[in-house]
Amino acid sequence: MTAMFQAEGISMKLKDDRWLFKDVNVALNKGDILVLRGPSGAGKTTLLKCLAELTPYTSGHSNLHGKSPMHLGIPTWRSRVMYVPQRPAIHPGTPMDLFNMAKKYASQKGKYFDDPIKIGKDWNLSAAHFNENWNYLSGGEMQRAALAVALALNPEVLLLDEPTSALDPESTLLVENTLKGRTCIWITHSPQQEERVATRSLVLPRLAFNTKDEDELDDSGATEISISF
Ligand SMILES: Nc1ncnc2c1ncn2[C@@H]1O[C@H](COP(=O)(O)OP(=O)(O)OP(=O)(O)O)[C@@H](O)[C@H]1O
Repeated sequence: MTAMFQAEGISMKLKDDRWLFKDVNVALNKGDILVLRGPSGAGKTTLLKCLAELTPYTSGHSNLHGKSPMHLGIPTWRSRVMYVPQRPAIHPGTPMDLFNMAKKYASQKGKYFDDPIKIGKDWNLSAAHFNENWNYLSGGEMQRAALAVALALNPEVLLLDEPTSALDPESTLLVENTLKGRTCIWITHSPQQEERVATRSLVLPRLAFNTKDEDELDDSGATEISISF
């Protein structure tokens, strides 16, 4: 069976010629949650940005349902394979303004959108939070509101950068429950979270700071671990 989302040989060389990561392969079927972990500075955030076509990379290619980013067009690719940052960028206005603007610019005609307020209700957020200016929200409220906006835009693949890092344990479990069943690559530093949500795991080693000659490193770069339930 062909995977819904595939990335092969994704590699990023830094300006000083060291590899940040090399030959990363990812394949996701619908409903897969691939947990991405690895030491700080290994390039996890950068890898997600490469997969979303937000950052240029040195080599490799990816496809969604067999179609490349070039074929779909970069704006469409980014709305279908969506990167969700750990902290929302400083947006003007409210979370609903962001949602309405993203909806307006969505390049796919006839796309179905969910209601971010409905998603937020499951996470102890009220409609008022979505109509409040971003800078009046707490870190945890901001993180949940931004994630609810992303989910409501219905991307096929979510690239989640530590999506619960600002949340208390109760909110973390609520968010995890909503995300189960979505197709995601999910960065976390928490082994407990990985155990709760991962259908698969990928470890990104820290190549760029390795003192060994790069040829001595395991050629496969990242290591995939399969977890069966
Ligand atoms: N285009 C680039 N040019 C030079 N350096 C870069 C580039 N992109 C990323 N880096 C560097 O690569 C390193 C990896 O950063 P990244 O944020 O991806 O790591 P991470 O694994 O997500 O770390 P953390 O777990 O701390 O969030 C950083 O030192 C960053 O500055």
